[in-house]
Amino acid sequence: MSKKSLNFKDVSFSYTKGQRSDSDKILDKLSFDVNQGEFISIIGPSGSGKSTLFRLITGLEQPLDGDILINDQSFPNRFGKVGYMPQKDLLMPWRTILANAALPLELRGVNKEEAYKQVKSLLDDFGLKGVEQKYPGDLSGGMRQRVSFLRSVLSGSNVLLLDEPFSALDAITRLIMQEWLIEQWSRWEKTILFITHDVDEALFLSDRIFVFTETPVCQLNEVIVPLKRPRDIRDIHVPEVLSVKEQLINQLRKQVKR
Ligand SMILES: Nc1ncnc2c1ncn2[C@@H]1O[C@H](COP(=O)(O)OP(=O)(O)OP(=O)(O)O)[C@@H](O)[C@H]1O
Repeated sequence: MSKKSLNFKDVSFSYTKGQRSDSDKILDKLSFDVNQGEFISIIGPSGSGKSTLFRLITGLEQPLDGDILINDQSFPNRFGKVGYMPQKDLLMPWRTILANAALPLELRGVNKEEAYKQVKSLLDDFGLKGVEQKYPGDLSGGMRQRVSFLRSVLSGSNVLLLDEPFSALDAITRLIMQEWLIEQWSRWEKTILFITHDVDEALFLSDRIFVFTETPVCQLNEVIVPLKRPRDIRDIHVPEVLSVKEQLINQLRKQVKR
């Protein structure tokens, strides 16, 4: 049996504490699991609970009921147990790229000299060689997202949560970043959960796609992407994938109409 990186067991959640009604629930007894090394995309309409799912995994929110396991372990406090990359890069404009990238290591108690040494050894792999003394404002959107991804890798976790990381990028940079991300994912052997609104992006990147089709979410509709790896962006136009794409769009349409 393959190892699980993430496991939700009957998880319920509502932002309304105290007097609750079932209609406030965002998740209702949701169960699913993610295998070690999988690439999962999550799609669903705005407000369906995708970011809430990430807030629960990172420990920013606690479930009302149920259990969340990371690498088969349940933690009273999940802070720092997974890497997180937000939509906006959140780089500090006054810190150099080196100092920004080293932040998660310093937060974990690694001394500055050692943290800088570790970051420097990775700059080449992340396509950041030569920019370490620059500031975020000097870099393109794609480069800033590479720094942000490096930061999430340096969290030390095998589980990375990426919340629409490429949504602000132009189409060409986005494509380059998608190919780059796949390369990094296989090189570092991470488990990735990736929120996106873009069906083509989800099909190109993922092993499985979770579709949020109802609120509260009580089960995830799951689609397996019928493509082997390595992939080429043109592969998403083969008939098997186009039929999965139509299925996905129909599911999303139904939800938006409700
Ligand atoms: N901190 C909060 N307090 C109260 N309600 C919240 C909070 N954050 C989100 N919500 C509500 O929870 C529901 C799910 O929101 P969430 O942000 O998880 O959706 P989403 O699928 O990530 O949306 P989007 O695609 O627009 O980012 C929405 O109705 C939202 O208004």
